[in-house]
Amino acid sequence: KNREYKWRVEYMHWCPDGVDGVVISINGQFPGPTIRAIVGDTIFVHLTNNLPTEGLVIHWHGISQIGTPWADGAALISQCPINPGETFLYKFKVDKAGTYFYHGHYGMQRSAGLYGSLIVEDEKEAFHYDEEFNLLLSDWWHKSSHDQQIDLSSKPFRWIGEPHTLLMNGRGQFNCSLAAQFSKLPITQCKLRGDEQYAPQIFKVHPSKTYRLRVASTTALASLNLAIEGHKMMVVEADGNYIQPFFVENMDIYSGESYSILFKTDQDPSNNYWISISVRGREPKTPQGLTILNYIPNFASKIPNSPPPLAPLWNDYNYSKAFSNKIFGLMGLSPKPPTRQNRRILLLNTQNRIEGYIRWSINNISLVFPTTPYLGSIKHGINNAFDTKSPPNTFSKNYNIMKPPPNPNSTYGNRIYMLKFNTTIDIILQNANALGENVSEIHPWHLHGHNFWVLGYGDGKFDHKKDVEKFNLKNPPLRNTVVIFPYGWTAIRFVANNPGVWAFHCHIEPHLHLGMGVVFAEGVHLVKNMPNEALNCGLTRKMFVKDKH
Ligand SMILES: O=C1O[C@H]([C@@H](O)CO)C(O)=C1O
Repeated sequence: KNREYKWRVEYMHWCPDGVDGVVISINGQFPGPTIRAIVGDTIFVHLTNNLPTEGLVIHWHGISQIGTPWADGAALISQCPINPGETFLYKFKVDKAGTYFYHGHYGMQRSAGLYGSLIVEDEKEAFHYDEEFNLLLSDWWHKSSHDQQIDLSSKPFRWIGEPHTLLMNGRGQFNCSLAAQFSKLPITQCKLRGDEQYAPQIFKVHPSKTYRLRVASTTALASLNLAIEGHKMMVVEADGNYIQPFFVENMDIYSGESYSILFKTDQDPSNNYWISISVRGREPKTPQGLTILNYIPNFASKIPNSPPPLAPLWNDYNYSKAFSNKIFGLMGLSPKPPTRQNRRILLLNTQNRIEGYIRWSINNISLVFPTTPYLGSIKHGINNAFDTKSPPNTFSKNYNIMKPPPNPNSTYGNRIYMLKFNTTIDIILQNANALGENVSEIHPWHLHGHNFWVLGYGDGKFDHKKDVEKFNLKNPPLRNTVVIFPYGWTAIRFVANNPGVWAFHCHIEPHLHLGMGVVFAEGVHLVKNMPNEALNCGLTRKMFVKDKH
């Protein structure tokens, strides 16, 4: 079935957390409209850019874009930014059921609120539930994304700091708390009618039923822990892939990830319960995000009897690792990885300075985008659009990941990894110490155009012998986003079988902005019928203009 949408994107006054602000809206909505489709459908989004002075793209996070790499919506990788006043058609197939989302992928437009949910239903779901809810998580600052962007690119560097508010489906509370009565802090109890833009979305449930909660995180920065007070969660889906179901009291979710969980409304039905999100991996200077699981027929305004769930300690990384290590592919439903790789690429993640500017680098290169999108320039054989030298396949064996970079300077670069079509690629993401002593952060890495198998995680420096032997080739989960823990490594495997050019990057938006990503190209000669509208900038634009005469 074809599903057709006309979207108008513009800035709009909005009040996501009780403080007046400005968001990027779609058709007057924040977050943008939810797309619901059935597996196999084709989506048509006619996207009109009504931002007065900026380009625009939208990335369909988790959709493989097989045969439509120009619709991936990664600015200057897969397409030219859509100019103000212009309309671009995103046409793509949703070929795998799952919980997805979409978001801006140019500058810091995701931080500005350009996002929404994309849900692909299966003809017949593999698990049973009575009803479902959707929960899109994000974080919010009282500083415009433009100011944030300038801060990051300034000397001296100005870091955004922790979010003011965590949002659930675009709603949070900054000046008041739903749980003030349980708080030691001097914060007032929210007095809400329910129709405020920042009033929480209440999740209404019937007792003794099974619910599916679809949850995705499009935070710009925050790693989160989600809990439903008193209710065990069974995790069944990760990034649109079946996983071996497992039970948890609460779960971590990093930017770029999505999950489905099943829970039973098996608690005392005369009470309501908290649904909470809390910051992990960074000092939690942001209050918990809260909403209410409302057992019908209780009033939605009935505050739960107990304080909101206590989050695990923000820096208890073993807790987070234990959660990640519980995720396995579902035997029979989740495909298995090829047993051998053809190429292994090691990517060292460091924070560096370039001419005094703070940047993130991968194997000592800090990514900057060319003015002509890679997809168009490679497809059309334009050889001066970017630096065609291969980026490094690895980093120095002697590199001490436990110390700040000995040579803190790196360079800007726009080189990309050319992958031989249909080969199996292993990537080892190696985390390291940042510029400050004893600082190493969590980074969720997201791959466009593919799912990958997560073969393993480890602490310290990756060991080519010992660690490879421990790879899980039996039932690794398929995903499109995976985290690296402080001072640790993560190994993934994917098959380079999707003709196109694909970003692989830290999903923390300021980190991508500061260069924390790489780009892969594979089988570009096989790309057919690329629309000219995707290439109407840089050197490809000149080419089309010349062709016309
Ligand atoms: O990229 C980052 O910069 C700051 C800090 O490292 C420098 O101020 C921070 O916490 C990041 O994640």
